[in-house]
Amino acid sequence: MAGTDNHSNPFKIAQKQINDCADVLKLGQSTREVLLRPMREFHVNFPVRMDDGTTKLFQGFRVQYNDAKGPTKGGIRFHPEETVDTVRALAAWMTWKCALLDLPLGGAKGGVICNPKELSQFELERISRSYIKAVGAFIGPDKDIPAPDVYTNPQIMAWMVDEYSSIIGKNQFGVITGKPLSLGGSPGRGDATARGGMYTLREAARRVGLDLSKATMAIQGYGNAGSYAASLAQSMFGIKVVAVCDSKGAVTCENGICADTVDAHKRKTSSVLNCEGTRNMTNDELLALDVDVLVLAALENTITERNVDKVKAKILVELANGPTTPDADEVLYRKGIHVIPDFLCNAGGVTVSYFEMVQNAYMYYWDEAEVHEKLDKRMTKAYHEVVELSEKYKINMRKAAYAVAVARVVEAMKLRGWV
Ligand SMILES: NC(=O)C1=CN([C@@H]2O[C@H](COP(=O)(O)OP(=O)(O)OC[C@H]3O[C@@H](n4cnc5c(N)ncnc54)[C@H](OP(=O)(O)O)[C@@H]3O)[C@@H](O)[C@H]2O)C=CC1
Ligand SMILES: O=C(O)CCC(=O)C(=O)O
Repeated sequence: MAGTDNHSNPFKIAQKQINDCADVLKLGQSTREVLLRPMREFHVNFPVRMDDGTTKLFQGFRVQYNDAKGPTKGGIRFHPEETVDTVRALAAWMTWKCALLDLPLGGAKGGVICNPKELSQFELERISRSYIKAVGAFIGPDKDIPAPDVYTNPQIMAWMVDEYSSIIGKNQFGVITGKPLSLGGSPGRGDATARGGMYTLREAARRVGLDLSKATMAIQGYGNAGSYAASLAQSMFGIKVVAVCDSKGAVTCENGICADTVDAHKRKTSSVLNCEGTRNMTNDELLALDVDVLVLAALENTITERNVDKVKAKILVELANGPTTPDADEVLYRKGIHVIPDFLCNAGGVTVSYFEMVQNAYMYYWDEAEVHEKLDKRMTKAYHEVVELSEKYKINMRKAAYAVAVARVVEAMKLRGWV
């Protein structure tokens, strides 16, 4: 999560990445300044009645970073260590993500400082509804459209849609995506982040000449993104997943871990630790394993100067947002590790969210196969745009992704007369 120094503060990192990109694109000072700061942000404090009868004050944020290309879009995170700088960084990365995938959307992100693991379902529902009461005036299907992120899920999105609909006096399912299917959710949104990442992994493996059916994989983070990555890597490519971890620790088995067994174990015990047929290890040991593919699916600042030398994987799949610091990025590039950068790799989530918005607007729903096909097409195209620029100008994959995305945002800003 957010640190206070320039090396680990996610927003300082995001700003450094923007400045580096502005140098590559030779952008003028005024354009650079617009890109370096959020367009607007909301800080809200709201009281919530707890189950024991007391009232607790919670703090939340919604940052709308840049809407040059369309209404802003991005998830809501519930986390005890949430900070406004983390939310600002995530909102900036959403802006580049939507532009890279050519979605008619800008970027935003939200967060509430709370620990869902210590809350009852009723408390979680009241926090979700109160947050929407606090930011409701500033969101909307053609303004800013939230979605799930870390420690939020389709049930929380359903409460939020219901609250928003009460505020405006009519059903408005299109205000939020990542909803349950029966409330206007899209088929395929559940595993979209991981699936999109797997499409980019397939293309990357072809590029570097790695046979995925013989490859090994380790996965850091075992929530929505990480757990679907495990099952999809096995079902789509026959990859052997040899280690997985969550916030409590890691498990490994060199003969391969069955994703279904880990899923069942985690549902029962809330952790992957002590899963049958595996042995426990530390999360640091997992990151240093000699595997072909390392998937990062937890939080920011996982691969840093401190541990980058230990990474042995050939391909780094960044399903998390901001998992690699700029210093570590340079080392990975020099080591020849093929990084599929976060806002390319994890863009499957927002892409299917955009499909959900389209389906909500038309009140006509596609089947899952159609969603997969459309997602594959967009992810594959974006991957090739980035890798070709990276090879042509001999810059790392993240810098190439920035160049493609930021150029699109700047074009929109220019056409609108902002810069
Ligand atoms: N959901 C989505 O659609 C999208 C998510 N992302 C990004 O993917 C990442 C994961 O999100 P998502 O899967 O949705 O979140 P979830 O809340 O579903 O899962 C988060 C996972 O990360 C684990 N975790 C948390 N801290 C650590 C740690 N210090 N070390 C190891 N594991 C840890 C959690 O462990 P535990 O279970 O023990 O709490 C949990 O397994 C985030 O960066 C998110 O922003 C990006 C695009 C879209
Ligand atoms: O689905 C969405 O709108 C956003 C998902 C998200 O928060 C992300 O991509 O980081």
